[in-house]
Amino acid sequence: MTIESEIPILDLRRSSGVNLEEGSDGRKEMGNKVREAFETHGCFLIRCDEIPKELRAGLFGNIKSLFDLPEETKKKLYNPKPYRGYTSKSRVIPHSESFGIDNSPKADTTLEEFTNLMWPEGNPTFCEELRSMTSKARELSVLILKMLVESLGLPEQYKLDVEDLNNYNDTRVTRYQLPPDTKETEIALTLHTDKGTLALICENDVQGLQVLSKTGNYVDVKIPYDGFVVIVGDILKAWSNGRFQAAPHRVVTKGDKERLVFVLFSVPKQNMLIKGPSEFVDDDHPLRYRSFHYDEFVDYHYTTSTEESVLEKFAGI
Ligand SMILES: O=C(O)CCC(=O)C(=O)O
Ligand SMILES: [Fe+2]
Repeated sequence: MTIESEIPILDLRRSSGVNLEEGSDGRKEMGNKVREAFETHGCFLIRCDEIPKELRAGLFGNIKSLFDLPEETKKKLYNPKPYRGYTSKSRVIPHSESFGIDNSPKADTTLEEFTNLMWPEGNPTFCEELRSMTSKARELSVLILKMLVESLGLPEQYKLDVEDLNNYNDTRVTRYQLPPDTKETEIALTLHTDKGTLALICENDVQGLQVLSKTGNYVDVKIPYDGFVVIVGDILKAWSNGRFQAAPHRVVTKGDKERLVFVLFSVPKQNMLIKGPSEFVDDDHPLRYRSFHYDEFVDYHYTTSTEESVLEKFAGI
């Protein structure tokens, strides 16, 4: 096991004097760090001002209450789309249960519909916590992608492109089972890459995420209490013609405290053709992927249930 400090920590806190205003030196410097981390590791950790302690404590307390609801209630969140809705002990995640809640940046009504479905009398506090966390994570993912475009020196028009790459959000909350008495550890989520553009993950105080480094070592990820881990998904890898790494990761549980996570996946706009800037392609970097649509890619992944090099198999040239 290598040391976790291999994964860079980027401090975005205004309270530590960081200025991320457009055009500022601070923003340029941060953009370069984001780019380097995506090129080298496919992920990084951030610390930010956006998650007050109370929000985090309240959110994870309510996520626990959510998973403690009766199974029949939880099953009410049904969604025919792959990996959405309520899933429990499925083929992909045998040792966890999870809610995939679709919500678009324009309207957060789905979060209210969700909490009303789980608690017919309503749960406005939890709804507000989910909404707040989702919108903070969304703003951060847009900022990260914009800083990336600036750091790459790409024309301004690509800022619209990254907005489309980050058009739709899937909020996911997951509870992992504890390892059985007979075992000390359990692989609760098998090694995979995320299929969307970016994932921002925050955890309760129970660790378990591991990223597979380029050198083939599993690196424990300790997500800062006031931040997220940001992971590049296959869509951003394809858009960058393979310049950014989609970090393979898994979850291993141990000990006697349950791991809970909140994840925000950013997903491309429906019908957006994933076709990266021509600036990424030259004689030394020939085009690696054909253009494609996100939904087709997710369907391919779901129906083939393949996890290894899925982007290469689906769209590789
Ligand atoms: O629990 C975690 O930290 C990782 C979750 C994850 O990788 C996923 O939901 O795709
Ligand atoms: Fe993941």
